[in-house]
Amino acid sequence: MFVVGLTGGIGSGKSAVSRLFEAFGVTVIDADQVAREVVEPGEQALDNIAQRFGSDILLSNGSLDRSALRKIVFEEPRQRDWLEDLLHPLIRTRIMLKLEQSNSGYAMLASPLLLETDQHLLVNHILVVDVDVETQISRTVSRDSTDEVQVRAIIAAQMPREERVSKADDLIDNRGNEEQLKIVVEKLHREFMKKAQQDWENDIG
Ligand SMILES: CC(C)(COP(=O)(O)OP(=O)(O)OC[C@H]1O[C@@H](n2cnc3c(N)ncnc32)[C@H](O)[C@@H]1O)[C@@H](O)C(=O)NCCC(=O)NCCS
Ligand SMILES: Nc1ncnc2c1ncn2[C@@H]1O[C@H](COP(=O)(O)OP(=O)(O)OP(=O)(O)O)[C@@H](O)[C@H]1O
Repeated sequence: MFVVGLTGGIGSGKSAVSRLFEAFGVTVIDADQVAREVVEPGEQALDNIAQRFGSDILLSNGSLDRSALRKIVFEEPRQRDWLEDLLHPLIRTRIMLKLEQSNSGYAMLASPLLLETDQHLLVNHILVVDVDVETQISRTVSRDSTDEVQVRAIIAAQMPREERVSKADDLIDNRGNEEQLKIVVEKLHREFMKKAQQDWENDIG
């Protein structure tokens, strides 16, 4: 299976790009979504989190208070390390299962931490979606209930933009509008279909 890894910093447009690839029938596995699944009520990891941070970290319906945990982990790197040590192996295992089940021409793994973790070892090709930091901040603040200080803390916890861009096999500049994005994605989809086909032909000899 040919797998494209899609990454970019917070608010760069991974979800917007993913939706466009999905519209072409590509199976997209979203690491943020998987990260939510591994802490659903009934999962061992949620109990571990409640033991460490106290039951105040749960909402009245028993689910994780994500904005409370977000505040803690982006203010205290030690707590973020603990959370990542708990969740990243679970996230990786679940991603691998989903990749095995995927049956589109090629699959895509969309992850903010593709290059920061060993998730990049699961992909054949790296696609980076990129905007300047000011655009990351303004788009994230208008999307989420968060403020600039917190978004800057999250950006600081991620790979610097230049380093991420230097690792890209393909780069999407998402400073334009969504119509422009659609045109770029359509072209990339055609290229990825070709690469997946070549990959398959090489495999069968
Ligand atoms: C801290 C949590 C509870 C905040 O949840 P919330 O619903 O507010 O945000 P969400 O999960 O949708 O993430 C939003 C964005 O934050 C950034 N982000 C999330 N976790 C991290 C991290 N560990 N390091 C750097 N950036 C991160 C990413 O850009 C992500 O797209 C959550 O992000 C989490 O559990 N993070 C640890 C797991 C993880 O590393 N997930 C990233 C995918 S592997
Ligand atoms: N080209 C664009 N023009 C205008 N707004 C955009 C564009 N691309 C994305 N957006 C908007 O910017 C915000 C951030 O985009 P998106 O949610 O796709 O980012 P992301 O990389 O998935 O973020 P995160 O890392 O937090 O998951 C969203 O509200 C989205 O609708």
